[in-house]
Amino acid sequence: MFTIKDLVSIALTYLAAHIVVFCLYRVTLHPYAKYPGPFLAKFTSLYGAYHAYHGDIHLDVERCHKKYGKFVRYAPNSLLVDSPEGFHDIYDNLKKVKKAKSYKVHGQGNLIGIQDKAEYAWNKKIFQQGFSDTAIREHEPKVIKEIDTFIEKLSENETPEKNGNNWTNPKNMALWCNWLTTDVVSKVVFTTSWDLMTSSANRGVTECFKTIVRLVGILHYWPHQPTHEIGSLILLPHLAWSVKDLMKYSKEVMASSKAARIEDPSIKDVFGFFSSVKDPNTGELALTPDSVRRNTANFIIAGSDTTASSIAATFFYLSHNPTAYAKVAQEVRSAFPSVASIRAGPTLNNCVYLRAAINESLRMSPVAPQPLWREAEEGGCLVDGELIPAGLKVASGIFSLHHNEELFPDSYKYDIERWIIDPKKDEEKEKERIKEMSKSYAPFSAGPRQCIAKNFALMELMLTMANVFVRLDFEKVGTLGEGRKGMGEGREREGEFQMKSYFTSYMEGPMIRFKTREV
Ligand code: HEM
Repeated sequence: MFTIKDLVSIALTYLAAHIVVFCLYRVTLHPYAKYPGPFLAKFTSLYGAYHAYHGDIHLDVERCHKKYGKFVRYAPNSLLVDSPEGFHDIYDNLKKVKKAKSYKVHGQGNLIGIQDKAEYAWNKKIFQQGFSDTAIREHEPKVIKEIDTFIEKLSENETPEKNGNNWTNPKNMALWCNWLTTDVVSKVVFTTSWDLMTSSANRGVTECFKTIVRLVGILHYWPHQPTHEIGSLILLPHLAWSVKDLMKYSKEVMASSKAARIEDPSIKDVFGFFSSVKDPNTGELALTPDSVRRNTANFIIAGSDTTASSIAATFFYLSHNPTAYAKVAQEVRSAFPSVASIRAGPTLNNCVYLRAAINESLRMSPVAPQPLWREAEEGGCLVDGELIPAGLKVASGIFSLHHNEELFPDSYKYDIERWIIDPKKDEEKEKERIKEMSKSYAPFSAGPRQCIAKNFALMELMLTMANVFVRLDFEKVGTLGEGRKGMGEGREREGEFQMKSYFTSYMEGPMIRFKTREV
């Protein structure tokens, strides 16, 4: 007869044997056993979770490639590949590759997380209409109105007695850009917004979004996906609160959007479109109210911190690089004789230095710096010559791709000229060089699952910076956001904007002061 003590010791022995066999399998017979990588990562995805928690995963991925080479096993079932060929094999290939199961952490029914291809194709057809060229043209006046408020607020001089020469007091651009882009995207999606630029009452929204993307970034590495919700409540309660707050914020803004639409039925916005779009096959509403709610909330998060970090990075790098600043200023100010003339269109598109400055800022500081995990379909897929077996994960880090020295020589240097045709060189060769380089430039990712709102985001970025240059001068104050000695591996390069790599990136600063120009 077994005693309870015997039963417990049998159970513990069984468990220990199971763990030993499991670990031995992972380092011997597992298909990824042949690839090098950090020791802990061979056994558990918590290695990646640790770096996602600390927001330094982009630097760790880069460090791992330097140490272990092109292929790195970053979790038991996850392989990183650092080459342009590998990047395109993964992200251009919707036949053999799909989003990894870990995308479920973005929430049921969210476009970004849909794995099934037929379901994705059906949803994308609907959602991309919200950001089609026609829709973008309709959004433009709302964007411009918010940019006007942004410029007004940046021009405010709260302490004129302290600031000589008409310079304003310094503004923390990470915050101001977040308030701008959250106001823009909520106006475009819901017609109403939290008015973050003009009122401090709801600025908690930005902290909530930041916490959500941090949580999501960590949960992509949760070892047992079905338990991620309960696990995060137990182990990460200081981050998990954000989910409840997000629901609260999105319900509030949706309610006021509905009220506005009742008052004025002619209102056109993305939410109204999603709520009323019909399935062409059945004539029924295409999206359930729950799907509309989840996706519109997701669009606000996806569209705010990404664009905010991109604008903040552009402020950072232009304020640190006077020659680039002067070229952009000269170009934009001669292209647009008045504020009213700043519109999306050929004149804005022809501002090649402005576009180069934005490109280079997004190259240095890509806003999706975590590996975007994909999973091989049945039959597996080839990535840079290596066979990825079905069900296993594979990804490339955009930060590492953008710092490939062969493609982007002197890759930590902010150099807008790399995007411009050098008149002293052969024009055709220069065009070819830029074309080749652009293939490895992917701040919006690449292929069929790249950013759905890329053109909208670029319009917002170009319009914002064009307005800033026409209406203001700006310069940096202090060093907030900059790399410096003692900040740790990968964070010591002066002149480089430091970011926290959550699912999307978060920055601090730069502190910028402004002077109004006569236009
Ligand atoms: C500079 C600004 C932006 C950047 C750099 C950016 C970047 C990205 C990237 C890299 C992805 C791929 C994510 C993945 O594979 O997991 C993505 C997807 C997405 N983005 Fe953006 N984004 C920006 C702005 C926006 C805006 C303004 C919106 C909406 C208002 C938006 C909505 C989305 C959505 C819905 C997806 C999911 C698409 C899918 O899974 O097919 N993004 N974005």
